[in-house]
Amino acid sequence: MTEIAPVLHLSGVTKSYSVATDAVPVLRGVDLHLNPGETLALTGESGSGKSTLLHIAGGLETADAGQVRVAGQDLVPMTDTQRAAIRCKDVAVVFQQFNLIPSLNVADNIAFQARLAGRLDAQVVGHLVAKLGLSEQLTKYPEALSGGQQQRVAIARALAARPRVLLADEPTGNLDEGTSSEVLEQLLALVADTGAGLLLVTHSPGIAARMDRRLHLSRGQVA
Ligand SMILES: Nc1ncnc2c1ncn2[C@@H]1O[C@H](COP(=O)(O)OP(=O)(O)OP(=O)(O)O)[C@@H](O)[C@H]1O
Repeated sequence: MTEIAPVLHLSGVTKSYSVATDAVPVLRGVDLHLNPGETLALTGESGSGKSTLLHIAGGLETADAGQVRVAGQDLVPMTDTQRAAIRCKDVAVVFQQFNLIPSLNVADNIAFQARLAGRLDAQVVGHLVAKLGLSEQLTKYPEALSGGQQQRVAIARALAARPRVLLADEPTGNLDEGTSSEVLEQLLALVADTGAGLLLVTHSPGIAARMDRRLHLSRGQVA
């Protein structure tokens, strides 16, 4: 049997923040892997380091030690420029606060990362727009959208770039319960279509239960 290569593989990842003169450890040797097409929930108490771990996995922050392999490439020894290229091409992030670009309309927001990655494909975008029910919104600007619509645009933007790894930091945390479950189901269906691996940070046991696997971060380690 051939072994599946994980799209994301962290091993022995450590990270401390300097506070005044002290180094405060947040991650103390984190190991995790995520296979293509797999969905993984990351839970943990507030301040346990979930966002830090997600940012390290996405190359937005650097680990102090260990390996962070995205699609087989270790981000840790890379220069900022090399890491930025991986971030653009292989990883996409969906944040709780949507983070759309206010000066771009919906169509241009959706195309943004795919364009940067040199991978804009009208058919892929058309599929995402249809599945997320965004066809009436394409010429609107983010300020004219509801929270649920903004998060659907952020999901379309992330997946239009056809990333190997999708990282989501409480992606439905700013939405009401009904909208949250609709957006979550749309996200999961689209992730299944693309074969990307999804690492999703959540405080919600119900959302964690919808993922294939769950990891809990506590005292700097996952189990
Ligand atoms: N840039 C920074 N400088 C100093 N300390 C930081 C920095 N970023 C995070 N921390 C600290 O690291 C710890 C982990 O933060 P992180 O945001 O990763 O936790 P979290 O589990 O995502 O929390 P929450 O569930 O509340 O969002 C916290 O104690 C936080 O104060």
